[in-house]
Amino acid sequence: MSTIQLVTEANLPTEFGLFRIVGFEFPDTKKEHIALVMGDVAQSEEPILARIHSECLTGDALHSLKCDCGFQLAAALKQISEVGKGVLIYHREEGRGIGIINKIRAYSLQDQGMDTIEANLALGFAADERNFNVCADIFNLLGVKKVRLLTNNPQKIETMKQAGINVVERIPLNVGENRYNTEYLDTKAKKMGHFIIHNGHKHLMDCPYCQEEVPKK
Ligand SMILES: Nc1nc2c(ncn2[C@@H]2O[C@H](COP(=O)(O)OP(=O)(O)OP(=O)(O)O)[C@@H](O)[C@H]2O)c(=O)[nH]1
Repeated sequence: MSTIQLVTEANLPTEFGLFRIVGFEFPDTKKEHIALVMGDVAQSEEPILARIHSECLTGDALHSLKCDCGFQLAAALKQISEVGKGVLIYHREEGRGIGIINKIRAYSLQDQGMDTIEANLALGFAADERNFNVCADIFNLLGVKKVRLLTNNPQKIETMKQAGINVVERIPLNVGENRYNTEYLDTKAKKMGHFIIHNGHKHLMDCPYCQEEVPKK
């Protein structure tokens, strides 16, 4: 398999500030990934604030409350803009790598009582089908060698370290808990070893989106 290449970039003004959007592609499979970059991050002596964010169409764009993804995306971009420098890799691995249609199938099984892991397994997938190695290649293409990684997922840190990216710090990203995703976050903490501060049904104070009561089902 070929290695991913940086193919194009442009300015991207966002509600969080002005980013560069950088496009990456595998020459053979045409599989695409994106990074949002703020400031001069290449060959920096200082560690770069960074987030690897796997695609979640429902959370990132459709305002779903079933997960914490959209809240994490917004919080990460906000933190990068506050520092004025950083990288968000938008890792195009929808549904932990099973794709949007299979994620809907998994949601349907979750409607019937399965948790997020059981649903993946029932569909014949691993609990997590993602490969984070491509994110290390993207950091390398951007000249980023040392990061402060915004994540609760130990696997992302492990893969970066093994691929030679120096993760000098993990910055927790506990935002967006609500009554619809409490069980999902609980399952990730218990079954996938994620570092999640489990707050029961209490909304986290640092989440600008969770101050208001979510309507009952
Ligand atoms: N299969 C499946 N995927 C889900 C479900 N809910 C969310 N996802 C996907 O889970 C992934 C979450 O991505 P991230 O937020 O980057 O990763 P994470 O493993 O939670 O790690 P951190 O957020 O960094 O702590 C995305 O690809 C979502 O589309 C679900 O119930 N089933």
